[in-house]
Amino acid sequence: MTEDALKYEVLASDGAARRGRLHTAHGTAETPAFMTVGTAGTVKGLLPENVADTGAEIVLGNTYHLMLRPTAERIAELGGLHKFMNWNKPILTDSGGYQVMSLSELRKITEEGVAFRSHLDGSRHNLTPERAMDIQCLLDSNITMVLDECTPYPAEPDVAADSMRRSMRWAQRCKDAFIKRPGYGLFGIVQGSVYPDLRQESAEALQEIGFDGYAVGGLAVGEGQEVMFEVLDATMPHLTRERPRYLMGVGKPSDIVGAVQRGIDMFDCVLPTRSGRTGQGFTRRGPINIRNARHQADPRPIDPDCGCKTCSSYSRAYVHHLVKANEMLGPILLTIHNLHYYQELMAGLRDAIEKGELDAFVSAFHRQQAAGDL
Ligand SMILES: Nc1ccc2nc(N)nc(O)c2c1
Ligand SMILES: [Zn+2]
Repeated sequence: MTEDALKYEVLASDGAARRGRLHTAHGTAETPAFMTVGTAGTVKGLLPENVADTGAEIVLGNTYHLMLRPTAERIAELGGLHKFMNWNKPILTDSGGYQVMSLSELRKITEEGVAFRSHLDGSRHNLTPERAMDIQCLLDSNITMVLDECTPYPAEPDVAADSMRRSMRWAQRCKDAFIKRPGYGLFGIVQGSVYPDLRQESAEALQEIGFDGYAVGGLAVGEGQEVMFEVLDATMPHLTRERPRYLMGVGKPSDIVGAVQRGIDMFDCVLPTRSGRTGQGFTRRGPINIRNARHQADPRPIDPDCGCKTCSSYSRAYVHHLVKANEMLGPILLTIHNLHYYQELMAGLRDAIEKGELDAFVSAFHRQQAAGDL
């Protein structure tokens, strides 16, 4: 048995949910894990030590953004993305397919790959499966994602089938081009829109090729939580339990809880960081908008049950003041809190699975969220 390029072990399970550990060349990551989004080589507004302080272990970077600026070659010359951004724990990079379709102009998808113009300066670029592997290797990413097309939603079955089958051909080309190294892995991405037969076909095709992990793509594209869970219910039975499963772009806290119950091990989402910049704070009793006047004289922390730096030293009134005054520190304090909240949620889920008490944890989670802010 060849040594796993990326060792993953299941330490406990509770129903379909798993508590595991991922071993990479830059250290381990406990799962279920929430990966903090650091798209352009930074978790916006935070120093790496602040990010690590929240409990984060894996940071996510992005091929699309980094290939355009400062370029993968420049980052490689400077020692790779870990050194460049001073993050010495695991890094996962998305392959750019999703971002090209949502950010670039004049993009054209062919069998070869995606031709597009940069949203920064209009320069022309070609992203092929081979180039996507090359870029992520230059970045020295621990977990590389295949180049795929995130099928637009909604899509007719024949359109979804054509899109998925091209992504499966690209996945094979990625596997052929990927340079295997111990502690580094390549994940396939399941597509197939909302059609169970296409999701099964995609999951089976990827496992035929063989990957170190399997992502579920093509979701968190506006389909809503109910449809997302239906698609997961149709997809998860076809993914081997031996390897980690990663639900891309998800999600709000209740999305994550429901997906963990269905066997997802890894998540990433801009929600805690992006909403931190727009004044939204996540709490055990549901989200609050700190800009709301009701917080202006409130001496309590964002979440009285939270132990983060923000909640242990600053009041809602202070964060309200900073955000209303457009002070830099406002979004920084909220981002620290939100990421801490997400990591606490993941730690609670891991602990509950270990104890075989996931159902009780989930009921308490929903009860508290429904209680609403004090
Ligand atoms: N919702 C998302 C987010 C990121 C994605 N990245 C890739 N490569 N593919 C998808 O389908 C995604 C979906
Ligand atoms: Zn807090």
